[in-house]
Amino acid sequence: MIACTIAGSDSGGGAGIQADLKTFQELRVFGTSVITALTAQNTKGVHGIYPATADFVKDQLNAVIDDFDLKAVKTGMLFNAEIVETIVSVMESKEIPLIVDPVMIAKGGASLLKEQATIALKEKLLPVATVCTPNIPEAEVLTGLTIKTEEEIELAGEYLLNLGMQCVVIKGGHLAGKHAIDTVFIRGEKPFKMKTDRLKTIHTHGTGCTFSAAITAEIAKGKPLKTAIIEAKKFVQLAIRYPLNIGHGFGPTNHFAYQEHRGICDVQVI
Ligand SMILES: Nc1ncnc2c1ncn2[C@@H]1O[C@H](COP(=O)(O)OP(=O)(O)OP(=O)(O)O)[C@@H](O)[C@H]1O
Ligand SMILES: Cc1ncc(CO)c(N)n1
Repeated sequence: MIACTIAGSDSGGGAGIQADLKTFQELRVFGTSVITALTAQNTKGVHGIYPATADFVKDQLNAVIDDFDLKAVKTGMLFNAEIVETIVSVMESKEIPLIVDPVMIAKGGASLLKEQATIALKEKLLPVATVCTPNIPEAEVLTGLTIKTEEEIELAGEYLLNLGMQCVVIKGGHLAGKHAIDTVFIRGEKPFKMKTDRLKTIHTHGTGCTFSAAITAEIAKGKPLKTAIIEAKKFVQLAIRYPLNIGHGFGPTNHFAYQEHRGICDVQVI
């Protein structure tokens, strides 16, 4: 099975292209990549960004699509509106499932998506997406809503589904509480929640990339949406639960954990 990630490079290896390819590999999917930007980054922050031209993003994507039978494609850091529009122009005519992680701001606060690009992402990319995985601040930007309560999560989910996607996963990592709860909206189905313990850790660099890459890998393997999302939640939960304790800041998650600790992760589906 072959998947592709369209994202930024994280020199620190915990997020972006690197997190995506490691996740694909651990889930036994062959990973290809389209790099939108190079970041000089480590666990302490983003120290520089060097974007690719939109034309070169297109060259990479066409090179991959022309040669491989891609079963799923994901996007992460897209940086500017030209890159977003280029991806739309290639992907809109393809029947390949597209998972959009609407990456906007790195955990340290650096902007990974320009303001104009946010508009392009919402108005052009999301309508051709299959799945979108916003965290709470991203869902707030995309919907214009303030999201604090269950009802507001429901409203945000419905709003985003109405943009044309098949599925929206609103991640609860940024909320308070004893549990980390993600809410999943699949078109035509009753929404459900995935609940795990909220783990006390600073090693959460790249959690969102890892989660969306795991969804992409499971979809590439042909799993139905709901099964793919639940398995991906197990993958990211184990990756957070067994940190590598490397770097001097917010460390990466552990992509080896899923294979090493298989089967011992409880994700409550409610
Ligand atoms: N402390 C935690 N304990 C357990 N699960 C967590 C924790 N933090 C995040 N998660 C889970 O990790 C996944 C990614 O969520 P999160 O909200 O951290 O994404 P994100 O903010 O987009 O990440 P990124 O910083 O990579 O962009 C979700 O399934 C979320 O519930
Ligand atoms: C390249 C890149 N993509 C995504 C994120 C968000 O975690 C990051 N920090 N860096």
